[in-house]
Amino acid sequence: MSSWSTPSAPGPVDAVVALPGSKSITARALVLAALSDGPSRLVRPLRARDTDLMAAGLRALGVGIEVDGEDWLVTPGPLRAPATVDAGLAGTVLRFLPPVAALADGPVTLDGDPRLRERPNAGLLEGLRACGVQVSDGGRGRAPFTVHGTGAVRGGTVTVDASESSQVVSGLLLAGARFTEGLDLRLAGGVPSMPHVQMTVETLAEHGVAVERTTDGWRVAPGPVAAVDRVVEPDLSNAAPFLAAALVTGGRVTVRDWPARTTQPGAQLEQLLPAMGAAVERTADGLQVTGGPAITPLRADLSEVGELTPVLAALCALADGPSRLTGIAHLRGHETDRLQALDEVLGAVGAEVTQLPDGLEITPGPRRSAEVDSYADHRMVMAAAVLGLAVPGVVVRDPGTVAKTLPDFLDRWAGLLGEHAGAVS
Ligand SMILES: O=C(O)C1=C[C@@H](OP(=O)(O)O)[C@@H](O)[C@H](O)C1
Ligand SMILES: C=C(OP(=O)(O)O)C(=O)O
Repeated sequence: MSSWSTPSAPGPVDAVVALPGSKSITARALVLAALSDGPSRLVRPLRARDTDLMAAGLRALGVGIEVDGEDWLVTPGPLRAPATVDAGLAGTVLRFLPPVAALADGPVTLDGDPRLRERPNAGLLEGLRACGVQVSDGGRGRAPFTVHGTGAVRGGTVTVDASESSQVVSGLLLAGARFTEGLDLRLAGGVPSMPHVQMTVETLAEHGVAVERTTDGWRVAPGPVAAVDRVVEPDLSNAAPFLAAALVTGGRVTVRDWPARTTQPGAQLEQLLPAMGAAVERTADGLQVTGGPAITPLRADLSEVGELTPVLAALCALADGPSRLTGIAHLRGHETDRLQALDEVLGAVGAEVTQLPDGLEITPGPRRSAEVDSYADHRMVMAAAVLGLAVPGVVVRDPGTVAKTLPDFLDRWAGLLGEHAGAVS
């Protein structure tokens, strides 16, 4: 296992960065292309561990996915079983593929990394059962489990618990049009990450699926899914560490091709970073963020944008006062228990951290160098990189874990800082 000595900032950064495609859009585009009524092209999808696993899982189910330069050509076909799917540590694969597998004509077993087996999935598996699908999970509500496809799924009215992950809703809605009775999904409680559900709903509509909001959920009419060629937007959650560098160094960073309108939760950086003292402007190049003389502490409910928490929490540890981040209890079921991991990492570099039932209080303290784990979590590597800009001597163990969504993050980070790249040993 290697370690990465994260680079300190040589001075204010001044950079324009172009980022690869959105993980979440790529995942939805792949699933809907696989379920659609003809071949389609995905232009510049994200190529990273999570999306490559999604493509491999769909291929295992009989979908044709060919690489054509930077694009993917997707050719749907009859969904085949028996099959096994490796979900790695990808929540999107864990929650989006079982409803697709249920449409196949035999058993499909899904498993993944050790930590995947701890990620909550009872809401999805119960939802599938309520749709008439037989699932064997040994009563665990987690991977590994087998979905026993029969070639058709009844669907209809189902009530699901999506309080631990919005992906439960997205997974069922994505396949819902292919269920015999469609899907009338009702929520048993709250749901985090609502922009991601909205992303699912809008993507379905773009594929010609009739989907509507109901009083307590969403209804998807049964019917065909139209094939759509799609250009994938840049990943705005992966923009977070780069834009954060502008705040930490008092510099300026522009992320190219920032979409004019998007359902990506990363869009909320345009409001969150100004709340932390940055100036934000849309220029001809993209979104430009300029850091101020200090980082303003943040008090925010991050339930809609949980993905942004690690990088925002790193900024909070470098701010000029205490911050309070709430609405993020579900982060305990992410790649790692992110509230615990952030407590450990921010604490290691000198901040005082208190875990709340649904969040974190972060009070910056005297900074000190530290060697920290990556917790198999790409966003913890990015958070440590942000800390390392201001705290000399931050070393991250197993930085390769960042390949989950941004395999060349270390090179890109070096590019942001010019020649002052960190060393991997
Ligand atoms: O649907 C999606 O693409 C995602 C939804 C969110 O999941 P949770 O609702 O489980 O947080 C988010 O954190 C994840 O990174 C991607
Ligand atoms: C929570 C995340 O991923 P996943 O899709 O595996 O849930 C994330 O990328 O921050």
